[in-house]
Amino acid sequence: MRNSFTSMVDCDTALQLIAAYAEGASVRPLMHVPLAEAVGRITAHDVRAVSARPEADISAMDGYAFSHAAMQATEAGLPVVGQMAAGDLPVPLPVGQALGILTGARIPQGADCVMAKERMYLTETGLVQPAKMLAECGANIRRAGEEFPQGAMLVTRGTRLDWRHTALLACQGITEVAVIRPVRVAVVSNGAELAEDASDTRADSNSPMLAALLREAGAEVVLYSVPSDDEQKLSETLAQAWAETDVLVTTGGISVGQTDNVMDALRSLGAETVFRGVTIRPGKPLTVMAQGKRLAFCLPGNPGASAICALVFLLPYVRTMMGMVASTSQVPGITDFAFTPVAGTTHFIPVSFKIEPQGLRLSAVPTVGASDIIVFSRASALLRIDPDYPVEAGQTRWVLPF
Ligand SMILES: Nc1nc2c(c(=O)[nH]1)N[C@H]1C(S)=C(S)[C@@H](COP(=O)(O)OP(=O)(O)OC[C@H]3O[C@@H](n4cnc5c(N)ncnc54)[C@H](O)[C@@H]3O)O[C@H]1N2
Ligand code: MOO
Repeated sequence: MRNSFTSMVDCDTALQLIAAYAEGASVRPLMHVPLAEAVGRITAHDVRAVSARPEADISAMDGYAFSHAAMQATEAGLPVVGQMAAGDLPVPLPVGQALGILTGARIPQGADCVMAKERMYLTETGLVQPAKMLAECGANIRRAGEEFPQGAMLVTRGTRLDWRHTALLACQGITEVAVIRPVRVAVVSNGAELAEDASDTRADSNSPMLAALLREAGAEVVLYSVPSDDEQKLSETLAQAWAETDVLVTTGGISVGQTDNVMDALRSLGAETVFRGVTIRPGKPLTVMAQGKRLAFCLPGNPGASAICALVFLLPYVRTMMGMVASTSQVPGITDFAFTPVAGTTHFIPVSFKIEPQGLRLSAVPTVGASDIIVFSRASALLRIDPDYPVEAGQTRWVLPF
């Protein structure tokens, strides 16, 4: 039979083979982008603090700054001699006096205590005194470097930047960040049913789905479509896609039917088979081919299988290529169902989760199979079930959240 599954690999072998190629391909050039455009990109270097935070001792309250000892020594209170706001240069506090101070303003030399405005009493003659108890010495002062000192590690190399890092880098006055140049991925759909004028035309839902998954992972995506079953047209497009991008992803045309041309088209371009088929369900036809160090991921056409193969095999490869250190992590939950895998097959099933006092409750989401698209919107995560480890109700299992 054409391109039959005579030498399938198991799930872990497939992952290991892909990881070995990813390591070999992971050195990526860097580029500089404005901080505002850096969200979603991966840092090329460690970033350390150029200044401590706070840079100096500052007030945590709107109120009054004074010497604790001087306030303790007087019953009448201390005269208020002015006010400091954030952004003002600090002026030393004259002995025996107090200063109005706003949140974020530097603590003047000579002051070692701040009390909130509403906890102080200002007399008609301009003396300030605690309304009830005097605060402790050092109260309401944020110390220089208490959040982090100069030189502290702020963002490590290989981090995918988000809003948290944006604030951290901006507070250091950083306006430009060195990031890894995104991997360019070609997504190629194929099949005569995708032609608009086909007698039984079908919408291409896999390309936009895969593009969304890849873009979310930080890759740049170029879409190609071969709405035909012509092998020659397919090889021409694949050749062009491979010349223009770093990674090739095809969807459909990788099973054993007469019109499943992807393997032969790639072979005609000199690609060799890394593995042909994986003992997983769904996604059995997943095939990976290589041209030198570069990979082509041939994903099945069934949308559910295509999504699962992308989540499990393609995205980790793309992330490693881009130098991303912490990949998406799995979370534990407690199953409320049983599932017995087919012998020799690793299953991936979409599950929903519900937050309960004892942890996340994992439930199987009914699905009509590998062609199912709606199941992913009803689910929250993917559960891997290996053949020697069936699911029983009440087990703790780790899942990959979407
Ligand atoms: N004799 C066998 N037949 C099949 C086997 C097998 O082992 N032996 N495996 C089945 C499995 S599993 C899958 S999955 C499919 C995968 O086949 P292909 O990757 O060749 O995909 P196609 O045949 O081209 O299409 C299958 C299905 O998916 C739809 N499709 C394709 N491309 C798209 C797209 N871009 N957007 C949305 N939908 C798409 C296509 O219309 C078909 O309905 O093979 C089984 N057969
Ligand atoms: O990839 Mo197929 O899903 O196993 O239908």
